[in-house]
Amino acid sequence: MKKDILLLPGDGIGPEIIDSAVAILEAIAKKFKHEFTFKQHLIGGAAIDAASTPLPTETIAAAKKVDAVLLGAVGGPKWDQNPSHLRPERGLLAIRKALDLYANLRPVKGFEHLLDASPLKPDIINGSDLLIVRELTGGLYFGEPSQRSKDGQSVVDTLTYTRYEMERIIKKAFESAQLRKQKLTSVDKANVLESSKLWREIVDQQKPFYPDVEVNHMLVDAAAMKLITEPNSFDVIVTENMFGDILSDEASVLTGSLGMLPSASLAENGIGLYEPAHGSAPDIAGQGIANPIAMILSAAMMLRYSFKMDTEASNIEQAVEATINNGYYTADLKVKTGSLVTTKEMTNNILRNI
Ligand SMILES: NC(=O)c1ccc[n+]([C@@H]2O[C@H](COP(=O)([O-])OP(=O)(O)OC[C@H]3O[C@@H](n4cnc5c(N)ncnc54)[C@H](O)[C@@H]3O)[C@@H](O)[C@H]2O)c1
Ligand SMILES: CC(C)[C@H](C(=O)O)[C@@H](O)C(=O)O
Ligand SMILES: [Mg+2]
Repeated sequence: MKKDILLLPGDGIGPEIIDSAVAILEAIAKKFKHEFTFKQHLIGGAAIDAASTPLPTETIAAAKKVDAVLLGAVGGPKWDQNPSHLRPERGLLAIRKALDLYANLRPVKGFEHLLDASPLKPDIINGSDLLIVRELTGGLYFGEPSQRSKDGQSVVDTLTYTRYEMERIIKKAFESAQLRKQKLTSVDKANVLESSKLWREIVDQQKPFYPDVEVNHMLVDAAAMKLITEPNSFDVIVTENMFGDILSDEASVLTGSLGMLPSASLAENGIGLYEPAHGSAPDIAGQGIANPIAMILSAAMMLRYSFKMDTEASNIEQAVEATINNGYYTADLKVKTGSLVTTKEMTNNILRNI
């Protein structure tokens, strides 16, 4: 099959890990006789430096033309003092909104060989395998107004959601649960927030349409605790934008590192953008030591969701697992034994297992 892929490397470790994903995709194309073509555009700090905007119009136009988008990461201290419209993160939020990428799927799967990389007890995290379904285009991230008062003495951020926005992500989560272990945990703050009360109502309204799915509601504070004390009690978690952001970084502890967590950001019309859950890791950028696995597994998600290439996606996932089982690890994974490798070496080891 012929597929056009847009690369948005972004900032920090973004370009380093995008290179890894491209190498893996080229190997897959060769093995399965596909033709993948890559175009590259600017986003984030790199775009601010080159074009004075975190999301050039050419980038959105290109994203709308291709079969899928792969994004590295955006942001870094260089732009931290910029006014908010010139922050790299604005570019990321803007492309999610422009492409209506409402459904962010963040699978969290621990590898047995990395049990000791987590500060959590091995018997608690062994076998952890869950999916966070995060709403990605609404909530506090996008509500207006979001500003300081003229005198600087007060501030407002706004949390808005329409019923439609909640309904579509909740349906997506029910469907995801049907394809997994048929267990859905809806996470909210319904003891305080009006938005969460509507969210809960919609979950209960949708429940009868998915009789095979067992559903429970959980408050976000308790969910944060349970996620690391009883991770195996979860299958699919569905939640709004900011809760999902926070819970997914927390859940990465189950896998040993944030550098292990891939994600897919999907629109209703089939457009997909694939990005690791982590950021640009400015503390290690440029050193060639970043963990490329979250990015590589995001590329596997692209094959599965956007290109319907299940065998190819599984090939990548198995190659990653085999490499980990062979004892290779990057510096972020605090394992006690094995071979410490760079980004390139990890990528080459995974390539050997493709
Ligand atoms: N999707 C994105 O582009 C995205 C996501 C999160 C944060 N950010 C941005 O990234 C910048 C840095 O944010 P932060 O430091 O809070 O979060 P971060 O995710 O970049 O880093 C947190 C910690 O995890 C480590 N880490 C993350 N990914 C890693 C990888 N692949 N390999 C090895 N170690 C890894 C980092 O070195 C750091 O110690 C900020 O500007 C933030 O806004 C961007
Ligand atoms: C960089 C930031 C805007 C982004 C988010 O909060 O969505 C990131 O943390 C993520 O998880 O993708
Ligand atoms: Mg985040």
